[in-house]
Amino acid sequence: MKRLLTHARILTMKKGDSPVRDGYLLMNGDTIAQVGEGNPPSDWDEVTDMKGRLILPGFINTHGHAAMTLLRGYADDLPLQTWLEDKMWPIEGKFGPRQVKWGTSLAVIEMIRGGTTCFADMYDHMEEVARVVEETGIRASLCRGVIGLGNEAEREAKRRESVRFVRDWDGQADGRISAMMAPHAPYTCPPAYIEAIVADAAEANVPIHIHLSETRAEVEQNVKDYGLRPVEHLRRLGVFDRPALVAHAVHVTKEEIGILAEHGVKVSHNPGSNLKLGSGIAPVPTMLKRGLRPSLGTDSAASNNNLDMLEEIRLAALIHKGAHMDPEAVPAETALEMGTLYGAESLFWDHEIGTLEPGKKADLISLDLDGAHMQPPHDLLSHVVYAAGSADVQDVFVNGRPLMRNRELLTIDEERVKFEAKEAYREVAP
Ligand SMILES: CSC[C@H]1O[C@@H](n2cnc3c(O)ncnc32)[C@H](O)[C@@H]1O
Ligand SMILES: [Zn+2]
Repeated sequence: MKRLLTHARILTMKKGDSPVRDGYLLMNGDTIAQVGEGNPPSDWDEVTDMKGRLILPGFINTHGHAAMTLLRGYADDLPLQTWLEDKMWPIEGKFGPRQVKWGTSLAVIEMIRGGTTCFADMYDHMEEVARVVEETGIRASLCRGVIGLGNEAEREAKRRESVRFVRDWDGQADGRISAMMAPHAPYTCPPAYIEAIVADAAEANVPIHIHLSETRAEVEQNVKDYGLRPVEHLRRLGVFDRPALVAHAVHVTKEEIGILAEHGVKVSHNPGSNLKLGSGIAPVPTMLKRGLRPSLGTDSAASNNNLDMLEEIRLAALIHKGAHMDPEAVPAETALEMGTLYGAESLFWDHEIGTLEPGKKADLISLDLDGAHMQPPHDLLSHVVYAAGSADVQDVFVNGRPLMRNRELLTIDEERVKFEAKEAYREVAP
């Protein structure tokens, strides 16, 4: 099916393209066929006049735990370890497939409504997550997060489950699902366990996704337990010999950033969650100077407390300016790249998504340019980063398939999901 979008303003995010082009975009099946100015092609099956709309790549959320939408507002204003140990883990212990299915469905609604076309998810009962992704048409990089604090038998069962998940789901849903292996963190997985998971990832030829140096306390504990800071600890365990994505990297030194850069490690910067848990502010300007291209994640709705990528993009553009008293610390264009192209790179998907150019998958969104807060429309990239809100997102396409048109969701029953998610929470509520 050929879908043509005409009379649009287009931000391709492709290096070398002018910031905004006026023209058309043609999708052929799941792929972008043309992005052009001037007269649009006449060979199409469906045409939409996009006057007053800006087309740009869909946002890519590179770290989160989707089903935790059920725990939004359940425990606020606590530091990470107390929040996890006293609040999250006890109630998550009661989660079953139903909680994951409906919590994830709720997250997918929120993400599509906010212009996210691809998300990374680390959780339990991942086949439920994969089915939601398959049915709703969104794209995702999924991993069974394993916490290795139980006994040997439990640990091994989780590891086998992760391997099985990768085998069953990597490349499924018309290629919209990719899989990773995910030891949760250095403080929840003993060294030998991490090494075993690295070996599994090598055998399955998939990347590793792990939390890293999110809090100062965690770094100090790692030094006490293993005599090493977490970056060197994971390097010695072979994690960085594989393609790897680390979430947070808040408490990393210049030398550690050097190690991450040397090994081509991808970083997911989660400014909203780091601020709310009081974890700190990641040294993103130093990472950028060192050649890293950090992407953006919301983390879960229990520590954020939403899944709004426009908000993360704006935070990324703002907080480093404030922290460094430098208005150039993270320019608007870089912040938007972090939410799009760098996201694709972080999920090892940049050959297919992240920019709008012929040959790439048609994962794109449109924003309404008509709102008072978008006037005058002279610098649209600036408006996306500093002025737009998720309610401006009008249309969402993934693999050329419309998931939302004019804010109407097409692949998911929002009222049913809201009802079932409340029920699913009620079943586990204290
Ligand atoms: C079993 S994998 C998912 C596991 O991760 C927990 N989690 C959620 N947010 C964070 C965070 O910011 N740092 C570390 N761990 C986090 C979640 O509660 C699940 O137990
Ligand atoms: Zn996390």
